[in-house]
Amino acid sequence: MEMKSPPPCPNTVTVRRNPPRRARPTPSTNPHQNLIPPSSSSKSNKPDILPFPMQDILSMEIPQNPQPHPPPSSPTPASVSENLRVYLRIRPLVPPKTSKDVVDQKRKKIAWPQNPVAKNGIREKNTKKKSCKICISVNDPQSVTLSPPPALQDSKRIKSVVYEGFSRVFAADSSQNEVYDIMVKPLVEDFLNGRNGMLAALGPSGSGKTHTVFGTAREPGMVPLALQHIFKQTKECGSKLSRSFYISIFEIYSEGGKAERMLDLSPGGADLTMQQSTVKGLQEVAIADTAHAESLIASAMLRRSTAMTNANSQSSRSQCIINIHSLLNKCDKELDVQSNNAVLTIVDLAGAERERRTGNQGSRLLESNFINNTSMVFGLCLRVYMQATQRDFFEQLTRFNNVDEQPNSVHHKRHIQSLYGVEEPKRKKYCGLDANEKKEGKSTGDEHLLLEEGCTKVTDGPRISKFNSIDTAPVKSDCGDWAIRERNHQIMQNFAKALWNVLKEYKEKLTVAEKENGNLNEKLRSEKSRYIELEKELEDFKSCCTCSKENSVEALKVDTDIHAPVHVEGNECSNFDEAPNVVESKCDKSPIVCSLKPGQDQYLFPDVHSKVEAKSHSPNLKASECTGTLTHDQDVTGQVDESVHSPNLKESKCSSTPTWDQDISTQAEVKSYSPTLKASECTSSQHDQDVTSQVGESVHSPNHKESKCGSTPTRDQDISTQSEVKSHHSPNLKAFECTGTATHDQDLTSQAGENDPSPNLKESRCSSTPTWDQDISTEVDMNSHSPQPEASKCGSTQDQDEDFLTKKPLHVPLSKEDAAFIKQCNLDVPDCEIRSNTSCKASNLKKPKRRLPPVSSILLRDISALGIEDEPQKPKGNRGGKKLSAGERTQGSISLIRLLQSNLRL
Ligand SMILES: Nc1ncnc2c1ncn2[C@@H]1O[C@H](COP(=O)(O)OP(=O)(O)OP(=O)(O)O)[C@@H](O)[C@H]1O
Repeated sequence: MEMKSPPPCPNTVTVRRNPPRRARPTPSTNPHQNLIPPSSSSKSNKPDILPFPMQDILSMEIPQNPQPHPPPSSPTPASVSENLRVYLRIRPLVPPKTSKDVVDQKRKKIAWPQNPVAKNGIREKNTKKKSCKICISVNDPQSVTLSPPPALQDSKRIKSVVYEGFSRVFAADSSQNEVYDIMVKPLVEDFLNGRNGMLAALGPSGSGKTHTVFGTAREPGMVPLALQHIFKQTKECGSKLSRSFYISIFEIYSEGGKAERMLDLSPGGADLTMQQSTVKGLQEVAIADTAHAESLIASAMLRRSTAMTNANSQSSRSQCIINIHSLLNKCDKELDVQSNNAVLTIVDLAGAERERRTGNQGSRLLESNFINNTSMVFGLCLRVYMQATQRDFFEQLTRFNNVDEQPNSVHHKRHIQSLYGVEEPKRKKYCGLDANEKKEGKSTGDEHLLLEEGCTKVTDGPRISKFNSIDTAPVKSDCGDWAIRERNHQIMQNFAKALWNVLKEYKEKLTVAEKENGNLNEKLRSEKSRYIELEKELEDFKSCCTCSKENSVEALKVDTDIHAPVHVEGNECSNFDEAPNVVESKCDKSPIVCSLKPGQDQYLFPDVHSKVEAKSHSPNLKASECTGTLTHDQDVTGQVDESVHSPNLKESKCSSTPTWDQDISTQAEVKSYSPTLKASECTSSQHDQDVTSQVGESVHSPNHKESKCGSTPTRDQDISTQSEVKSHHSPNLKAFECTGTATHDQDLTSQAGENDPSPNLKESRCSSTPTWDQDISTEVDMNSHSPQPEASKCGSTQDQDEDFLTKKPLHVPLSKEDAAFIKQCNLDVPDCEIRSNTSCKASNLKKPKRRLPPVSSILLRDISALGIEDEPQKPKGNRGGKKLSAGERTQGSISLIRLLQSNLRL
């Protein structure tokens, strides 16, 4: 079986719903080609995240006013459902004024109440009547064209509009019979066949509804004609009619704008009430013939509420409903039993009014509002009925098109929106009819608009709808499909608009977010740079703090050396095995000390000197221990530490006035240990032995020391210090003594022998060995080959009290610079020895330099300052005698001083 494609829908137009798209760029020029995720071959690469195609989406143009789908072909009268038909009758122009018109005009003037503004308006309009002309024209039996009045033709607000789709359009010159034959006669025939029907006249006030429905004596309206037709068609059944007819007439009105009421207009009728959908109390009057029916209707019209308005001298103020009930008599057996009962309803609605034209005020205005609301509700009821039964012929038949321009004027839109605002809630209950509803609404609205705004001379006839509630016919499928497509199209279009707006908003938000992100990144970079700077500053600050701590420690140590020397020195010495390395370790830890100002060094080096003094004050040290081994050096360290704790040291450092004897003895003890310390530094056993031997020898050759110490009996303190320093800084001298290679030493020995009576000096002789730190090792080694005495060397640095830093470090082996400096200081040190020492102390080269205080210079200065010439010559031979007082100098010390001065050429 061959399937045939369905025939195309007639008069359909393909509408491009998708917006125009841009031409796709070629792959070579496509800027987004790199955004394509990598293929499986490049899985190793991390796929890029595709950016949101914002630009592409925003570049799409959504038609804001898309061309609506053309409605299907206008249904022909044959295709229109028999249930509902819409007719349009154009009221003829008002004929020239006659005497009756004058009377009417006078009646209008006395009409009450009247709006003075409206009266002026009427007066003005009356003056313009002559210039008015018909603004509605019949295009064909189903369409008309509304044109704006000449005064408004230049305005763009109102354009000519075509209304089409009517079941029939009756021109102004159409007669009552013509209207009846086309519009009502089919309805009456259906009624006579047992089908219910309704004829309703709608339209603005004064448009001729009442005239069409009831007519006049000369021009009977639809009701009389229908009655005539009914009784004419009714067969006689014997003496009686085959049917019985009953008529009921009532009105719905609102007295004074108050609550609506229903009044039975039949003779003897009363107010009616509504019980659900049934009007209770409505009487039906049996009518036997047409005359009887007409008399009843005439009497009812007399009772009907009418009033004079500026729009109509006899304006209907109520909705008048006439029901003609047909009842089949049993005598007529040919008729179907089911068609016994039928009702034909004819409704003359009150015309919609505009306050501006009617000039109603007060209660009349309220009544007008009621009428308008009733008309609107009636229209809604019809619409609901149509939608419920899916019979939208009323909509389908009422179509419009714009002749000159699309009816997209502001006024038109406003009117449509007002209609939709009322009907929207109910409209949502039904689908597929929106487009048609729009058209219907526009049609009705525009029709009203034009008729009310400038077409007062246009005689429009009432639209008469024939409504048959019995017969139902299926809706044509093409109309339903079209409505569904139209609705879907509208939905998609609205969705696209909403999506477009959302994307636009997101784009704006994204732009703002990107800006914020950029700002935050900038801040982050600045914070990072600042953090780096702060970190650098912190490191610098830490280093400064360390230095300052060192300095403060040193300063504190100097300032509070008496009270708390132990902690500082103990802590610093903890990393070292040897006490003499204390000063060295301090240099290691605080290389910045080397760069301190002389003023600071003056604080530092005295402290060092004090420490050394403290070591020398250790009472545990014995001269015999000078021959100790390396292990003994460790003990020395501990002893030195202990000596640091010795309160005697504090006293000696603080007061600097220890008894001469004590100083001498302690110095001698410490000095005896110094070689051992030096040996430990050198880490050379052979060297240590040599040194030890030298020390041992020095222990047994105290003459030199003895003579030196004995030469300063008058200034114990100075002597003790100077002797220490001398011994510290002139190890070559001691070494010279040990080796006995200098004649000058022999002199010293002899001089020292003269000082033998002094026991203290004997002890001090034992201290002829180097007592000072690493410097001793260096200087001893260096000066062991030097024939020059230490005093001569230091004599050149007598006045260099502030050149502490320029002096060679205590423990660091001589470098080239040091050697050069020593040479400058008239130190005749062989280069080879310097090299050997350098190699011996190679491991210490990296250590920062720490220089000794120019004790020698101090010593030399003090020695030079000694006024031994003024000292009286004390008699000899008091060795075993009484002790010298602190301020006295022994003859030996004076001799020693003189000897030193002579040797040092002071
Ligand atoms: N087709 C017509 N031919 C001649 N005169 C007409 C025609 N239609 C209406 N008229 C006249 O127009 C005037 C107003 O008509 P009518 O009272 O029927 O209007 P209406 O629509 O009923 O007004 P309302 O709603 O206020 O009752 C009447 O004087 C009537 O005679």
